[in-house]
Amino acid sequence: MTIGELSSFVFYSALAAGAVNNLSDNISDLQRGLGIVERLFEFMNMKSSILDNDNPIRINSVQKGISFNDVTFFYADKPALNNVSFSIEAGQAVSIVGPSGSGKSTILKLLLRFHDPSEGSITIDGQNIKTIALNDLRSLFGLVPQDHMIFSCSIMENILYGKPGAEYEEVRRAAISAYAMEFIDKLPDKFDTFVGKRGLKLSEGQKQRIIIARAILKNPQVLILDEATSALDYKSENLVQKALSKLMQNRTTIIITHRLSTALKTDKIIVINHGRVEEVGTHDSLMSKDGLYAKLVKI
Ligand SMILES: Nc1ncnc2c1ncn2[C@@H]1O[C@H](COP(=O)(O)OP(=O)(O)OP(=O)(O)O)[C@@H](O)[C@H]1O
Repeated sequence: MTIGELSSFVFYSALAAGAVNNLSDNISDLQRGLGIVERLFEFMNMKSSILDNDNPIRINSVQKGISFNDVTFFYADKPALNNVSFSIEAGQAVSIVGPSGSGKSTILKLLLRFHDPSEGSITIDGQNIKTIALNDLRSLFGLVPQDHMIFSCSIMENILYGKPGAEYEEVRRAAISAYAMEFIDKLPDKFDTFVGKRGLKLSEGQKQRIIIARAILKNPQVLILDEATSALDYKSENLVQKALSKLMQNRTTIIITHRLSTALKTDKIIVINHGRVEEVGTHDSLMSKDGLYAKLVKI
């Protein structure tokens, strides 16, 4: 072998070794990718047990109200709600209060048809929600959840999630109503500021106001608030409360709350305990009854 042949051999064998090495890396990436795709397809092919009837009723508003009629519900075989009955008139604000694990979130899950009652029925304007088109039913509600759903994207996209395709001016008005514009205006990229996991860290109060702006943009028939227990500083709390009051105006509202100040402002308080409706009334009537609500208030 000449020196020239030897050096070409060494050079090409190094290239070949590198390529083979890359190939094995790529094959293992490919295998991992295929595994993930398989899981994605499995997920996409899952059938929900909650489906539309053959001829579902179409609705786009709540005219009279919502009623739970003797609703009983089991998770697997664990009872969560037992003969729950109450009604909410259109336009009313209602608080649901009760100890942890009493069944408050389950009530909301049944109302949004994430599960169907094991017994009894839930009606909107007298129609069993099982007969209403699922999309129409869920479109009636705007949810302000306890765990702030802020996505890893811009503030604009986070608010637009409430009404995809809304005009810039509409989004700006929603942000103003939610008292969010004052901090958005101070950011270098304003609405285009990237937030979430790898973006700007927002304070709890700021996140809440973005979520309220999202709900204002959606302008839902029924607002569902799952109030967070975490304490905000006085200024943020004040702004969040003001934004929420605006959102609740003239709107059917259901609030899961732990705050007396919120319950006080609502037309009706439903007290849930061990999956049953223990008391229903206004703050004053429940205080004079001196039952569970009065006890929770004292605590
Ligand atoms: N997915 C589930 N599977 C099984 N049991 C559940 C499930 N979700 C809730 N539960 C149980 O159902 C009961 C009612 O729970 P729910 O979440 O409705 O209570 P809650 O009043 O909203 O509580 P909290 O105030 O702590 O949020 C509890 O005993 C809970 O452990």
